[in-house]
Amino acid sequence: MSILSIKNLGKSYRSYSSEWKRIARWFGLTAQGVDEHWVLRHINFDIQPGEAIGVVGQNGAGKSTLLKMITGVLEPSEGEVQVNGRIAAILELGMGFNPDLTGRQNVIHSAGLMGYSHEQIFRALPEIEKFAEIGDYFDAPVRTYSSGMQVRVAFSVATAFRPDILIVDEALSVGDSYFQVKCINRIKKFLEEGTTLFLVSHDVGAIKTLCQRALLVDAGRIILDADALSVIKLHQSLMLKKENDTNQSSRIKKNTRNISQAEKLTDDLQVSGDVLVVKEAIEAVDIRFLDESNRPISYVVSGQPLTVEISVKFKKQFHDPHIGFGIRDKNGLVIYETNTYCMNKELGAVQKNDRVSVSYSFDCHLGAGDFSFVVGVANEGYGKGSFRDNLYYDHEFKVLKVLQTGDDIWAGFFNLCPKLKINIANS
Ligand SMILES: Nc1ncnc2c1ncn2[C@@H]1O[C@H](COP(=O)(O)OP(=O)(O)OP(=O)(O)O)[C@@H](O)[C@H]1O
Repeated sequence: MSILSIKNLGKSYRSYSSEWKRIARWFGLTAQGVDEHWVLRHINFDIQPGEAIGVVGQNGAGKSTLLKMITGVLEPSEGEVQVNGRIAAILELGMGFNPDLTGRQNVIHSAGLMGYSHEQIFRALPEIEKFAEIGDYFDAPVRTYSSGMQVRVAFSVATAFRPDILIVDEALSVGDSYFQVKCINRIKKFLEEGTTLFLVSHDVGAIKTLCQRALLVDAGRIILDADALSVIKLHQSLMLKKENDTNQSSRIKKNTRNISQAEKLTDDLQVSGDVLVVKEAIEAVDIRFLDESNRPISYVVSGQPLTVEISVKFKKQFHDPHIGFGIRDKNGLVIYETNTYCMNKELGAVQKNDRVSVSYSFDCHLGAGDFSFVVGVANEGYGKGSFRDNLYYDHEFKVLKVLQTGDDIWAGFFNLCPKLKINIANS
């Protein structure tokens, strides 16, 4: 049996052209000038016990609305939510906390609302206080807390007892990385013990780490319900597409820059599987891994020299193209990323049919394992690594195997090759 079942769920808000129309509605009178706006509609999915589901989507897509309806904070306008278990939820920051009460008082109140007895709460209080690690602030009014402190207390109380379903909305992205790791470890432990997780986050790394399945919400609909990696790839591609569209429309509006017709991008951006490509801009992209004698290789021994060579054939003229690459581990976490713009290098203008190749050479100090290489091509960099036009992006262009010999034993993602000094004094 599903632990959570969502059937044809929807939420709409009404806006009224005048206050009179709103009041007329209270008395059940129908009136003209009422605008019904659906922010979420036709949502259907089932979650099995023990599943970990991520929810991604752009700002305003409807993710928080969905969670609020599942947790009963919002009344659905249509459809139904069936929950077969005890829910613990960490929704918007500070939601449910009384700012004039202390952390301790809020914890007692929140745990009471979650259905725990006085005895259970008082037994758990020392552990909740210890996990939050906010010192004397635990007995100060919540209005004096930083946002990070509020999350610490909210997470500690919500997870003081293992729930059947844990719902987390963005809470992990607030606060310091030390506490984030603590939270992720607690969630992992719950997952091992059978808790079902529903996690909304803009931090795709957290979703990749914790979830097998994910939902992509776009403009109030679920447009993809699949394995977490596929959903994240489509989400990232759509974000790049949105960035392109925004940049183009702001150019058209301002019309202050004289972008030549050759560079003007039409609505020809294609997203398929792992790859996002502007068809009219890029003919072909290739990547090769080379050793120090420029021989192609498919694996490298950790610490040995590696050259990553990327070649791009352009289909039309661009005045400021850039080429970059990224390395991800098997969970999709970004290990490293750079591009010619971020390295303050210019390729110069390219013409139709130009084939450009760039090489990044370095000693590859990655730990043993398979690493996938991301390739990106863009035009006109600005700010701290943004681009006006994203022309090409492949999330998983090629995989490189890194082997570790037994000469030097270390653990982790990356060998920092520390210099070791030993002093022994005997006085
Ligand atoms: N009380 C409300 N009245 C009218 N519209 C609302 C109300 N609350 C939310 N909305 C609208 O519903 C849509 C979905 O909002 P929601 O907060 O669920 O998005 P989200 O995906 O969680 O966004 P974000 O990632 O920015 O938190 C938005 O367009 C928002 O403006």
